[in-house]
Amino acid sequence: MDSAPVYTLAEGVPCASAVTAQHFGGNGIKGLMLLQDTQLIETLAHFSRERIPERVVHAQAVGAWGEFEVTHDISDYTDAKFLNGIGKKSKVLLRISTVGSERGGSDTVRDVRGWGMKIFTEEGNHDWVFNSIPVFFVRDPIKFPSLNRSHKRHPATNLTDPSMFWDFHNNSQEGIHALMLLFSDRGTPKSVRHLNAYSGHTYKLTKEDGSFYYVKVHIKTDQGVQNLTNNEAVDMAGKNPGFHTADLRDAIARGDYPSWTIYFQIMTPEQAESYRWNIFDMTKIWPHSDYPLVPVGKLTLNRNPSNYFVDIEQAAFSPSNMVPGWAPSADPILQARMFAYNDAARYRLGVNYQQLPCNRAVSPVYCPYQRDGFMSFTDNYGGDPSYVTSDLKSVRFVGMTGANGHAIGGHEEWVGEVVGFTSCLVEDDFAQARVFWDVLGTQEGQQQHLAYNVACHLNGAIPRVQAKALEMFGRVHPEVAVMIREEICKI
Ligand code: HEM
Repeated sequence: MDSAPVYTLAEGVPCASAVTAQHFGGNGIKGLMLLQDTQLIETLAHFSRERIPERVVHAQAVGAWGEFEVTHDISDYTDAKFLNGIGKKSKVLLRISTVGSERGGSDTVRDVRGWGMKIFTEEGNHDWVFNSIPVFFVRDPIKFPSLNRSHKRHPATNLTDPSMFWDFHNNSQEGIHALMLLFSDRGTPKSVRHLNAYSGHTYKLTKEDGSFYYVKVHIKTDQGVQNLTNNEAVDMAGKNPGFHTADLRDAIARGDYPSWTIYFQIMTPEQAESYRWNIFDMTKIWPHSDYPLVPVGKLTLNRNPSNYFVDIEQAAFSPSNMVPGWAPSADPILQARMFAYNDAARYRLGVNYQQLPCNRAVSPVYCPYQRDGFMSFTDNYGGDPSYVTSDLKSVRFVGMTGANGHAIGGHEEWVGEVVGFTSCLVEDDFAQARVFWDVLGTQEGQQQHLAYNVACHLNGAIPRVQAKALEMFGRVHPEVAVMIREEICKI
């Protein structure tokens, strides 16, 4: 079979057998092996390193590729390009998880299902990291680690522990709505094709003119919500722990692509101020009777991962991945999450995790101020300046500053204003340098030394860089620049 791949070691060297090890002392079973047996050593060494840290929550999952399609015009609310243009499609990676179990846990256990969805847009990656219930157990982010530990294993017994579970919830009763959803049959979905997902959080839809709307996202299954009973779920957990994984995989493989309809609930800032529920409290929904569902688009899953580890285990989702036209609200849980996910990904996958194929943006990425680090797979920006504000290579800056969605007036005072800030250079920034120059003037030859020392170094710079440096020294005192220039001329 000519088309069969030639077996090699990891650095490409062909090897005649994958099952032969070098034994000392001729044929026959003897256990003395050789350090020179690269194949054996590499095979054993790689095996010991096959595991990466599993996610501290949401470790067990199933995932697939698909597409998001805009079906309705919502251009009045947001400029986000992936949400504009009926018929527009964006590639999607979706990972649906249980929360509490370790990797390998049964698919049908009673739990919330996580919904990690990466939308590969023309403006960069946009992630929706949602849950299968519309409210959450806590509204204070500091409680999140405790919430999860109470659902996981007892530190002494290493068993899940109902006392621990209920002890936490008894003392955090703000989560009662979430708790009741969890203990309804929605806590044991029939399959991942039959569940809904919700942003839970309030986000912002923003426009370039500075206007914005608050939004909650609802993702509703077109297969219909279907659940298992408690007994069915327990039974299935024993019989077929990978039930949901197989169900999704099989459905996609036979072309029965599952789909979901995406809706927004939309609220104006003025409405938020007088609404009976605090819109930043994640334990509360907005009843549909107050804010009806506005149809937006459709999600379809149509491709199984060709390799689970590469596509799903290495995927990294974060609520902080958001494109222009979308912004965070002042929900404290969301604010905490904006830090936690990228931090987790750096720990779990390494600092260059955004370069992995499953996470890599389809739009151009130019981020030369984040470079090097373990496992850089790109050209690492070649010789482009690694520092900001360089004249040596021009970079175009577009879009809003870091205060995306926070830039305007009255309502922000109600929330608490956030602004994007970069300090400006003022004349006073040169005052202390000028005093230092004067101090040097009181010490024999010291101003001259400084001018000479600068000249020796600056002389090596290209002319336009030299000119700008001299201009800067001139702002300390014109004579500094004059003296340096004279010294350069002498070199
Ligand atoms: C303060 C609150 C929260 C914190 C600190 C937090 C933190 C985390 C962390 C550290 C992970 C693992 C990430 C990784 O290793 O890649 C994770 C996963 C996840 N979280 Fe949260 N979380 C919080 C609340 C929530 C809420 C409210 C939701 C849903 C609305 C949610 C949905 C998810 C999902 C879906 C995943 C799995 C993502 C994936 O498939 O990789 N989390 N969370």
